[in-house]
Amino acid sequence: MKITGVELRRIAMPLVAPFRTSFGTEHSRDVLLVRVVTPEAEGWAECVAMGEPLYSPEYVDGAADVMRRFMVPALTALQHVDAYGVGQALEPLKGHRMAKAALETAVLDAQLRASGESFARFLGASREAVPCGVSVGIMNSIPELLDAVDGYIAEGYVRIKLKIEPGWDLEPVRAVRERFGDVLLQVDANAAYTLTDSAHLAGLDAFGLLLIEQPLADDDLVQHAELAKRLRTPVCLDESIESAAHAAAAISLKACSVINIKPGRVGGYLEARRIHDLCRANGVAVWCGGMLETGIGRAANVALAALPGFTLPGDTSASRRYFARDVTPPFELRDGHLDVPAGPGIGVDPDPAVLDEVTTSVEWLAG
Ligand SMILES: O=C(O)CCC(=O)N[C@@H](C(=O)O)c1ccccc1
Repeated sequence: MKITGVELRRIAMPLVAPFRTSFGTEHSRDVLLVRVVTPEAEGWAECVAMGEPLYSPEYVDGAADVMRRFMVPALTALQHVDAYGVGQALEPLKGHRMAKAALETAVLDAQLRASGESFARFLGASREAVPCGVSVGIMNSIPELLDAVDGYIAEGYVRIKLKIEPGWDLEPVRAVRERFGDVLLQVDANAAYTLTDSAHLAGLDAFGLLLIEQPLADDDLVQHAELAKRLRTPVCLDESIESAAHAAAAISLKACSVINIKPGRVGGYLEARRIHDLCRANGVAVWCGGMLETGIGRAANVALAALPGFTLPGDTSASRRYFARDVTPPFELRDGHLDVPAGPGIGVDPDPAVLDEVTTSVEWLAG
C-alpha cells in the first residue's frame, strides 16, 4: 500500500477513578491515536505511551515528535509498505518502540481492512472470547481495596491483580485472600523492590499467587534470576521485556517463568506474536498486559489475547473499568470474558461524535 497521509490525534480520556501504581497516579489519559490513510483503506492505532516517562522512557509528546520528524516521513517516502515493511523501514531509528508499534499497527489495520481479514485471524487466534482479569490500584485503606475487589468480582472478572509497593503488599494480599478465598490472584510491583527485599517478598509465597510481576528494576535480568530462586511465587516480567531477544535472554537466564506481553511495549503485534511463539516453544506462559487503552487499543489486545499461548487471563478489562464513555462501542464483560472482534482489521471504529468531543488536537502529516 502507498501511505497518502497520517493523522496524529490527541484525545483526553478522564478515568472513572484515580489509578495509583508504585510509580504514580493516573487521573486522565492523554492518548495519541494514529490514523493511516491509504487509497485502499484507513487504519487506526493507539500509542500506549503515558503522559510522563514514568513507566518507561517514552512519553506521549515524545512519541508524537519522533513520528512527525522521523518515522512518518520514512514511511510516506516508500512507494509500497505493509505491516512487515514498517518494522524494516523504522529499524534504523533506535528505541521508541511504542511509537513504532502505533504506526505498524495502524498500517496493519489498514492492510487487514482492505483484505477483509480480522486481527484475530491474521495473528492466529484460537478462541472467540478471552477470560478477563482486572488490575486494582494501590488504595488508601484495606476496606477501600476490599470494596473495589468485591465490585470487580461481582462484575465477573476471573482474575484480580493488585498493585503493590513497599508498605502496601503483604497486608492487602492477605486481606483479599481472607475475604475472597481462592480467587485467581497476582501482584504487580512495577519495579518497586530490590533484591534486599527478597525475604520480605517471600512472605507472599503463603498466598498461592499466580505470579509476582516486575518486582525489580526493568534492566536487571540477573537479579530477577536470583530472586526467582528465592521465591516460590512465579516471577513474571513486564517492563524488562521489550523484544523477543529480551524474552529469550530472560528465559535462558531463568529470570522469569511468565511474561506479560504488551504489544506497545515490544514494538507492535508482530513482535508480540514472535514473543508468544518463543514462549510457547519454551513452556513459558504469557498473558496480555494493558496500558489503560481505549477501545482502539483494547480491540487489538483482545485479538492477541486469543492466541493459544495466552493461557493466563490478561489485563483486558471492560471499557468501563477506566472510561465512563469509550471512543468505540464499549467492550463489555460477558461471563467474565470479552468477545474477540471478528470484523476486518481491529474490528471496531471510533465514534466520530465522541472522538470530536474528546479530541484536543489533530495534525495531518501529508505523504
Ligand atoms: O488494565 C489496564 O489496561 C491497566 C493494567 C495495568 O495495571 N497496567 C499497568 C502496568 O504496569 O501493567 C500500568 C499502569 C499505568 C501505566 C502503565 C502501566
